Amino acid sequence: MKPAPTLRESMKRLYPHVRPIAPRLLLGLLCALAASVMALAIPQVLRVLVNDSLTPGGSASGVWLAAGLVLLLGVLEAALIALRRQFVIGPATSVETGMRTSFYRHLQELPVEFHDRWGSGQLLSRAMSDLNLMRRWMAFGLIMLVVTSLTVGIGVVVMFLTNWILALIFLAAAVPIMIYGFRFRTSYSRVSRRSQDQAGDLATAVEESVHGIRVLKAFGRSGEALDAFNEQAEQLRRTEIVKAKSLANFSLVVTLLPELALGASLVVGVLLASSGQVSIGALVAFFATAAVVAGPVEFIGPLLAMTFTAKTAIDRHYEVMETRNPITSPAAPARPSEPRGELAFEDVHFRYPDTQDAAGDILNGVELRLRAGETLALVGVTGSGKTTLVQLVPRLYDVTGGRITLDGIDLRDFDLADLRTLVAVAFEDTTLFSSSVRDNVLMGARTESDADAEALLAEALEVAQAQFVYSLPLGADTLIGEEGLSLSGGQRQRLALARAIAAQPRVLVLDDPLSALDVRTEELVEERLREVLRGTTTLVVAHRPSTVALADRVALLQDGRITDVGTHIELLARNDHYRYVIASLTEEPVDLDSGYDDEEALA
Ligand SMILES: Nc1ncnc2c1ncn2[C@@H]1O[C@H](COP(=O)(O)OP(=O)(O)OP(=O)(O)O)[C@@H](O)[C@H]1O
Repeated sequence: MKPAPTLRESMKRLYPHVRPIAPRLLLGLLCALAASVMALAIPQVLRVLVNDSLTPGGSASGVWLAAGLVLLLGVLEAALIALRRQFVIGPATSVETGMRTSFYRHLQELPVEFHDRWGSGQLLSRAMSDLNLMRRWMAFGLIMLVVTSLTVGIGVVVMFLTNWILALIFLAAAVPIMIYGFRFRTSYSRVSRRSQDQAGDLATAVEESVHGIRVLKAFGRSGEALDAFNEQAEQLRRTEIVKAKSLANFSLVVTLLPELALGASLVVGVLLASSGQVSIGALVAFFATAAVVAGPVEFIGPLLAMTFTAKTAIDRHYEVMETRNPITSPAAPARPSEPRGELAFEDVHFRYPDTQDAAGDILNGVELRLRAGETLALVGVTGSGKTTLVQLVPRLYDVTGGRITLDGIDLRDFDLADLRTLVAVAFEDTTLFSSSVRDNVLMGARTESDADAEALLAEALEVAQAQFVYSLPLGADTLIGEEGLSLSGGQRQRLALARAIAAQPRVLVLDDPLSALDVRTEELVEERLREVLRGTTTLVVAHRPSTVALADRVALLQDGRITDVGTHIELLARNDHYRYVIASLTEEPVDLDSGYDDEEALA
């Protein structure tokens, strides 16, 4: 495993984002520094006031002057603090937005295999709360850490100039604080990472239960889901307490030690003043400066905590951003002038990254050729790898051996965007986006004018037998998806099918897109599909004999290979396994793990 980056390494990653706003951050820093100087100047005014005006015979006008000066310095300090906010808040928010957008873009680019591995809540918390933490640190934590350190530094120098003995006593407190600070850094960073990871897992749990709310309710498992959630929430609470205790202990040390040192300096200071080694004015200035310095010193604990939390947030952000996408376009992509749609699988091997070695390849030497314009049904028992095979065509995953070609060109030699224009997919598990029916259906369509788009929409809806759209409250403008109107499974499937048709691809991949339709509707869809699919190469995963009927030929997937290809009638006549699969399709789906005991009986 890669060692965790150091604080410097983590912060350096922000540089490209911070560079454009660096001038404004610098101005913000200067304002904050000037505000601190104002605060530190007030004790010096007090020194002059005590030494010159508050002594017997001192001038009264000096008191007024000093009071005016203190007021002016106070007003200036407040104005500079407001100015600092003005300078940094806007740019820091832009950095946050920019980083969030690139994060989203990167998520879109990352392969399906990445999304298989990562919980959605983890990605959500990285996109939202981690970047929020980072922005707050940049706009406030970073600047205040620099200002606080400088204020303490300048304050200590002023204290040394005022009286070095008293300053030395005060400074003695810094040694244990620094030692404790190192321990705090390690322990706080660790617990902060744990807390942010656990918050991500908790978000995944919320997301999962919201998505699965129907199943949870139907099976009466809401109580169990709540218990599991409670357990995770409790873990996070415990981590947060450890985090808060760690910060509280550090803050105690940082607050208490300077106070103790100040007490000791007070005793020594009074002794020095009584022996005339230090003036009363200098003593007052020393303690007023110490009071100004003590504030930032106490503030260092929360600021360091904020810095370590921001570091964790940045690390978590870059863990995703630095994940490379192996499925990319080549430098010089191939562009067939007139794509015909001839699809060929040549000795295709595939295994998922988490497939056990002992399990062997899921696809183990697939050989299959689809002629241009042909419709081929893929049939096999449950778990035989049909979905896996069709997902290779739009390169949702890449083959691990062999190759797939379109018109003789390896899919990996196409520009990805071009390939995904040539290939359209409709899955059984349909996803609709929070948008209008029109936007959902025309997602992959390329039309010149609004009239073309309308005509295409009407045709796609008609072929997919999705005329129900016209009776929705706003017709094709009705908002659907998560934030819109809920549709039935069959309605969703018909829209997904219409979406694939409207894309007018050369190769259409249908992963059992008709499973939720009633037999009559399926017949109608098939009839129309047969007409519009003429000329489109179609690979359709069939779970029902009626879907098989749509195809010119059928391919049988068995043990990771295509073991037979022919028409439905031919395969029925000559292939035992095909008869077994077709028989099982008519009945309940057969699980691969259930074995083939019934196969002989059917043969
Ligand atoms: N994302 C994944 N990661 C790891 N293994 C997977 C993944 N998706 C599927 N598998 C495994 O790959 C094998 C083939 O699955 P696939 O979904 O391709 O089968 P199928 O023939 O389409 O099944 P069904 O008819 O039930 O839809 C199964 O053993 C499954 O457990």
